Amino acid sequence: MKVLVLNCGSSSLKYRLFAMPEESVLTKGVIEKIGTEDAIHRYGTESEESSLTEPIYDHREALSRVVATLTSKQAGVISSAQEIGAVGHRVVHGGEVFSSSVVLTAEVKESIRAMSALAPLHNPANLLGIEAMEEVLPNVPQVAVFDTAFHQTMPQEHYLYPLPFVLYQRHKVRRYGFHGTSHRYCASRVPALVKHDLSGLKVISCHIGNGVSVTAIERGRSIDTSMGMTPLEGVMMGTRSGDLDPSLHQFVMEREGLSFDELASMLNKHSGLYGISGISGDVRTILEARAKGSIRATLAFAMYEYRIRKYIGAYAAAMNGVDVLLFTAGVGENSPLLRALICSNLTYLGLALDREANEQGTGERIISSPASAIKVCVIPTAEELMIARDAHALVIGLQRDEE
Ligand SMILES: Nc1ncnc2c1ncn2[C@@H]1O[C@H](COP(=O)(O)OP(=O)(O)O)[C@@H](O)[C@H]1O
Ligand SMILES: CC(=O)OP(=O)(O)O
Ligand SMILES: [Mg+2]
Repeated sequence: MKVLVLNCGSSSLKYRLFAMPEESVLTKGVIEKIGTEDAIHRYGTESEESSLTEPIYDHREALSRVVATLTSKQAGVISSAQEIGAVGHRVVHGGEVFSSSVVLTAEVKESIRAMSALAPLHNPANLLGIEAMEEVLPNVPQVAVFDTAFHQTMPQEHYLYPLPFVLYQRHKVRRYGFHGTSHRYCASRVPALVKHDLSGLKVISCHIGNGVSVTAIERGRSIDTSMGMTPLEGVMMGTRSGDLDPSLHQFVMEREGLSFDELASMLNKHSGLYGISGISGDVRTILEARAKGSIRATLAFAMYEYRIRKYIGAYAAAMNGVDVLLFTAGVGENSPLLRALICSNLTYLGLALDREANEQGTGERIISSPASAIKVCVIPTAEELMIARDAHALVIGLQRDEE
């Protein structure tokens, strides 16, 4: 079965077509700057990529381009859209309603819509992708895979905020956590790498991409994670602030004459590495500026490292120990410098890094020395593969039920 996986952001659309159950990637692509005259569509395989700049005004149009590309004579990998057996969507906020992936129905869509207020940057875009796909491929079953689902195992004393309890009862104000599909995938790779069952392991998983989250995983289950009710809480990120004193909001709004929407936009889009450096939220750009001696880029990166390391310490305390520390996503996989800085300050835990493995290795690997009390791993994330697996399994289940 061919499974199309979509990750719809507010202005971008990433996709990947898998052959399942073989798990081979037939093609992948990304459309950026949706809603403009010069949207960019890059697609192809690891070895061969094409790029096209053209006006694409909305997600529905972007998705028909995706289907047209998949079925086109030149670049096409399938002869017709009928070959797609399932579509899997990354949906960021599933609230308390979803603790695993589900086949999309009108009711599921209504729940995703209801959660939009809690993930305003993500859920509305995810819904656009779902509805556009319903139009483009009307008879193909679609599956939603939630970022929040993996964290539904957190105990109440970890997910509640110390606020009046009625806020939870009335409005479900609580911590949910995100990047669950990535943390779940990476945790699933640990046993093969460290030759030990997850049931006896305390794992700290650091997903460090544009968004950043750290998760404490005990016996394979998330017991705490740094993001909260929304993906703004926790460590410092590319453009998001992470943890703050809640009293600062009113103070800044009054002094700067900001509306609440303007403040929210500042905290989500103009803070983090970007806010401190004044240069960029992209770690590659920050590292280049730091190498050239930029004081603010150096400060931004030092804060970024420090705030991630504090959460690692907190989760070692939360689990009364840690056996495996893993790094994943764009920065976690590709910045030996960040990993080395974090690990050089965790020696009190008995952690010892293997410098060469950290700097020169590639792919899934252990980067701690054999003597280290904690295994440190790099695990390239595969959120799209997890979505394809869930979509495939659920749709096979549907077909069995119909027989
Ligand atoms: N070689 C590298 N060294 C350091 N950072 C990198 C490298 N490659 C990518 N990154 C960083 O990874 C981040 C993007 O991570 P990614 O997981 O792709 O994010 P998202 O999926 O949220 O868009 C960017 O900050 C980018 O600069
Ligand atoms: C939930 C979240 O922060 O996702 P991303 O890192 O893709 O922005
Ligand atoms: Mg990501």
